[in-house]
Amino acid sequence: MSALQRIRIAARLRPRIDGEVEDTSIQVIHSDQAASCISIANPRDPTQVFKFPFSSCYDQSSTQEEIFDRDVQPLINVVYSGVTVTIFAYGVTSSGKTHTMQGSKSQPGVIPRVVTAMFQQKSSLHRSNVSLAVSYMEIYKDEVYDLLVNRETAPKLPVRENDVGQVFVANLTSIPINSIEEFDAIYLQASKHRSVGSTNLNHASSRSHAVLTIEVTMTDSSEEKTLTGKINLVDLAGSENNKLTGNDPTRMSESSAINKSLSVLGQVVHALNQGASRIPYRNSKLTRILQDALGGSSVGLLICNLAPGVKFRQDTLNTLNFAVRTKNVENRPVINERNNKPKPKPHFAAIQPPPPKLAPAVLQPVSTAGSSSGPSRQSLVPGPRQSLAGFSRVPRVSGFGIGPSTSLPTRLRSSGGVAAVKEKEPGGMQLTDKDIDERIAKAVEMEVARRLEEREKERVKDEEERRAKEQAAAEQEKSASFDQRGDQKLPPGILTPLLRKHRDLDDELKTRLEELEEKFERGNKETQLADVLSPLSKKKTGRAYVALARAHSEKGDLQVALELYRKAESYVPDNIKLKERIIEIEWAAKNNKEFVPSPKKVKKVKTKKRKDVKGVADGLGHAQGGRESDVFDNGKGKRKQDGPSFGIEVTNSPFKKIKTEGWEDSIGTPPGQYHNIKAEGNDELEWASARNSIDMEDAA
Ligand SMILES: Nc1ncnc2c1ncn2[C@@H]1O[C@H](COP(=O)(O)OP(=O)(O)OP(=O)(O)O)[C@@H](O)[C@H]1O
Repeated sequence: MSALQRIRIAARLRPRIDGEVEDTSIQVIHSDQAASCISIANPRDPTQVFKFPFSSCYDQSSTQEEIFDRDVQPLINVVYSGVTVTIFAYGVTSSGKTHTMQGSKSQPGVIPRVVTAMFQQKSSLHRSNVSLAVSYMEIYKDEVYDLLVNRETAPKLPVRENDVGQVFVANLTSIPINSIEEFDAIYLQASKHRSVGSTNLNHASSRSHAVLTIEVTMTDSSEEKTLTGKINLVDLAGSENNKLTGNDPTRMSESSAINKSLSVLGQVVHALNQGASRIPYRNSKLTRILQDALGGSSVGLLICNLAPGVKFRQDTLNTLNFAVRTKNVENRPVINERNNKPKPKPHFAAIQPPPPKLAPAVLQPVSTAGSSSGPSRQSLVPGPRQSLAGFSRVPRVSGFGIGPSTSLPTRLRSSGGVAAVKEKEPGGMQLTDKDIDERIAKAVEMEVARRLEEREKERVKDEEERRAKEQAAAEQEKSASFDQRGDQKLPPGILTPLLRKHRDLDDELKTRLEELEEKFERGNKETQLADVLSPLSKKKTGRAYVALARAHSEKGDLQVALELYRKAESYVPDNIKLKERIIEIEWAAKNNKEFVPSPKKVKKVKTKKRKDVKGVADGLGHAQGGRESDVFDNGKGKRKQDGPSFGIEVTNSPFKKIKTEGWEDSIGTPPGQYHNIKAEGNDELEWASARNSIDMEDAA
């Protein structure tokens, strides 16, 4: 088992800065006998003093160098052993976090010193291939931004988890660095991208949490293995008391995001201390990104920055309380080692059986046990086969910063051949041949059972698919037969109840409907007949009907005449004269009036001389009582009619303007409306139509 390591705490009290009043409410006490501590008077009872002992306490006179040498430098070796180290500066706004982490040119902080140390370490190594790379991001208002790209166009970066549960920031830039100068240039530029604002407490207050990662990749001379170490340097934004900062609305919203994420950080630490089953890492991007450092697999150092004076006393107490809780968080650091050789394909017999479905608790992440008092978690991490500086050497994807590597964390290596079976033995015990034989036999048994189960599943699936298909086909058939039924006639009598219901239906309406139906049927039949005839036959048939109709009309049998005229119309539908005749008879029949047919027109007379046709005009006997037609040749080979044509009685007949009265006429004019019949006129079109009519009459 890899060793559990608690997060190391260092507290640093910054000196007074301009305008701050000198007081001794917060002090650093060094003692040869006991651990150094921070002493602070109880805000409610000044006679009472709280003492917070930490492994490292730095007073106001402490230097950047001291802090680095004592607490940071030793971690460089850890990084080079392939472990992830996280150092984060925590404290109220203006307590000196950025000063500690970044520092200034004259007082370089942790970051530049770490980079220098990393390059120094690199040059002292005799490995064939060691490379360093840097990535830098900020979490601003709970969104992650890449500080190594143009800030204006920097997209929000997603925080993801790879398939082995490692959290990483997707698409984060990682730039290889070959010298301190290269780093300085990159860092200087990137720092300008960081969100900084002025508040009453700090003219250059960080408005975001910044995470700088230096990654070292080491490949040995045989190139069989690669070690990856990382150091994450986190400059947290400070918790803010808006009364003190005098924040404007923009600062307030930043402040609220900062305070919220720090509050989640506190909750995570608290949950870890309590050994809670659910740690609220996901409640903020900050804790999600710091997941590996808090109860994860990295080595942690928390630098608590404290601001002096009564003004900050409550904030200092809060910071110290957080530090005390964090002190109890235990990590289980692992060495991130990747085997570059492709693994031999394991024999199926050596494959570990799948984990039982009802035992998810066994698959808890790598042990991230809480305090010694809290319940520690069960881990599947194998015993250390090789140990370096107290860390287990296991392939591991390191956490945030640069994207996930391809190595698998041990906790998910559920298969891996016989060698893997051996590896799984707690304490690294070797198995005897008998053990191996037994395991192989068991594995074979399980494999056979698994395959049988798989086949059975497939069979059931096929059966289900077949049934589904059959059902679909049956349903289709059913719906088709239903559709067919829809085409069939309604069974007799089905409408009877409906008709009974509407007994009060207007009789007149019923009669009218019947008439219309009849008309439609008749028209339909004639139209069908007419359709198959040649134009000449149509005309002849039409003439024949007209002749018959005329004969009936003369006898006063108007209904029959009307029928015959309508039949004639089916054969010569464009004949306007015929239409007029039908309307004329319809009107007479409807109004019980005597029908006075127009006189039979005389045959074409070729003489230019006007001819009186009276008495001879109507060869069919229609002249009696009718008006004579005046027909003459206009001298251009065309006949002109004079006055009302074709015997239509203009003065007494309704044809000039007929108002339909309570009935619909045969050309569809609705009741109560007028339709005009152009009884007068002498244009060629009318003439041609009239000619047609005359021809038919003549033929008859
Ligand atoms: N140890 C120190 N020695 C000298 N000056 C310091 C020290 N610590 C902090 N300061 C000064 O105090 C001021 C505030 O420090 P700094 O900006 O580092 O605070 P901070 O905690 O990062 O604040 P914020 O959270 O608002 O970003 C700065 O002017 C800084 O130079």
